[in-house]
Amino acid sequence: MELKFDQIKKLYGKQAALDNFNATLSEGVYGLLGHNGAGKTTLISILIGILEATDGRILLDGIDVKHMGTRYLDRIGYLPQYPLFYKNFRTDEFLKYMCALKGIPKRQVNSRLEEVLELVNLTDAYKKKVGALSGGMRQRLGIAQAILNRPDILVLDEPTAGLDPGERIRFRNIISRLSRDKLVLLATHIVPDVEYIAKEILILNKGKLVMQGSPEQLEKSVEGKVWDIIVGEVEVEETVERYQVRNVKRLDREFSLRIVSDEAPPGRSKQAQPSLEDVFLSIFEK
Ligand SMILES: Nc1ncnc2c1ncn2[C@@H]1O[C@H](COP(=O)(O)OP(=O)(O)OP(=O)(O)O)[C@@H](O)[C@H]1O
Repeated sequence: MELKFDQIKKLYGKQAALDNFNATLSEGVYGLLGHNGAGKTTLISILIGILEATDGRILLDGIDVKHMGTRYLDRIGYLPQYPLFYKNFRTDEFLKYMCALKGIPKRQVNSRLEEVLELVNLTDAYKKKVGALSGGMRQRLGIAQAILNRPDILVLDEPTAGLDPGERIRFRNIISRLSRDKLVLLATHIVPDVEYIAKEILILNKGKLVMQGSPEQLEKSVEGKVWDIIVGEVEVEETVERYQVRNVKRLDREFSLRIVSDEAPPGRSKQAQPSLEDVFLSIFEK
């Protein structure tokens, strides 16, 4: 499978929310990283067909998706940024309702429910009211409805917002498992959400794709520029003003700061192993 964004542009009035976005994706997890307002939801809305691009095309295996109609939509699963659930529905009722909306034949409904609930570890919540599910369980139910139609493109918009660390890890594992035979596009501004599971990361800034590559390739871009330095209390503020500081940790009497800088900062500094957070910082704090 090949999904190609070809010169996608979206204007809201005169403001470009997306500016000539080009990318070619296939199976696996893609992390779409960017701060609030970077253009992630706009891109996703165009991808799933609820918003029209001002210019450009999306091609699936070489065919403009505009000409594919429901044949294209049938291949997509989508979890919105703020999913709204009918809290009085039971889990099974909600999923049956979603099956009806997606046009899944009645005779397949029960087996599909079983299949998706197992994939998201919610089999035990089959008869629970949606309103009684925890935040994490509800997000997993969101994934379950998105994969009912067995999509080969799964689109998730900020799926881990509000989840506790345990649920975040569980969520990541589910996504990783699902991506074996699917393209998963996961939009987020939280780096660890995609750091360990994404095959590739696409970094969006002000509507522009500023970087694309595997986490390792991206980390290479800041190799030799990441430093750990130790400073005294009086120097902390000055260092924060002067450098891109990612982290400040209090030691006994001093402070350890993580810095991204082309040159070695003065004082007691040593080079550190770059991470994706450092890449993110180097792009956005310029
Ligand atoms: N309907 C709209 N009308 C005008 N401007 C809009 C509209 N929707 C989005 N924008 C603007 O387009 C830009 C991109 O917004 P978008 O929601 O795509 O970003 P995002 O990366 O998804 O951010 P967030 O995580 O906050 O949703 C922002 O500057 C936003 O203010």
